[in-house]
Amino acid sequence: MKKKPNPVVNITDLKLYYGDNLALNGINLDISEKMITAFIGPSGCGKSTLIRCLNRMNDLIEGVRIEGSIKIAGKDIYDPSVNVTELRKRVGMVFQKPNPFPKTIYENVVYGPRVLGIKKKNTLDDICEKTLIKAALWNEVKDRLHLSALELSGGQQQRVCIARAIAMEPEIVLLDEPCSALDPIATAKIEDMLVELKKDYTVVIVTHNMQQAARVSDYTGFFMMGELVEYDDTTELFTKPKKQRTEDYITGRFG
Ligand SMILES: Nc1ncnc2c1ncn2[C@@H]1O[C@H](COP(=O)(O)OP(=O)(O)OP(=O)(O)O)[C@@H](O)[C@H]1O
Repeated sequence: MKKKPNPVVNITDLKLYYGDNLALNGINLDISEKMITAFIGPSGCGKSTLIRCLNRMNDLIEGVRIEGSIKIAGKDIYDPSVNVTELRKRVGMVFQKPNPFPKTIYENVVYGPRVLGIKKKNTLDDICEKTLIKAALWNEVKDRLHLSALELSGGQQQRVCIARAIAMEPEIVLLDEPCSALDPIATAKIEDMLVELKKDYTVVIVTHNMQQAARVSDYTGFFMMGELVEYDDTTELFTKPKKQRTEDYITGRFG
């Protein structure tokens, strides 16, 4: 597999079992810093399982066993010395269904910084504004920051969740099908925002929407049945796939 520039994540021979079921079978993949990397593939191929490995969310699932290694900035994140809370601060995550806390927009955004001990109102106000600007939500909510986040539209709620993740100043932002519950306009806003976000963050996105991967990502990995079939520059993968299975999938012959 061709080397990717500035890899910040190195995944080597990664296998993951749910009990006896092998869900990831020997994944080797590097993720480039400040780029958008997309994982695509048919349902059940292991995309979500892989993205959840990157901040050890799978630790919370009983019966999971992992072999191989994942290094972030050169350090194995499965090493017993790793502080998982600290890791999840560095590697933020946004889920499929928008899940803001039942609190105000402001409180959602400053939740993490407050937990980290930031108390000064001016500092929190500043974080809130800067973060909502990055999440492309500021203009829509600046006059109603103290409204419940649950009163926003689905797309706005998802941007609150993205703001909540980036308020922690992570290095990597993981998004697991972030637009699957959204309409095309809300989806387009999030896609534009992701392209802006990569100026500051490394972004990894799982999507079942191939057009979305083609529109926003720099690199795309195509998975099938727990294996990484092909991983390449996004344009290359969609226009000149090297593997027959990739071509069949992107041309809609199966999946
Ligand atoms: N918590 C779990 N316990 C047991 N098996 C699981 C669990 N989560 C996923 N699996 C299994 O692991 C395999 C990969 O699932 P995963 O959710 O990672 O795939 P996916 O590519 O993200 O699929 P989808 O697009 O449908 O979300 C599947 O066979 C699935 O049934």
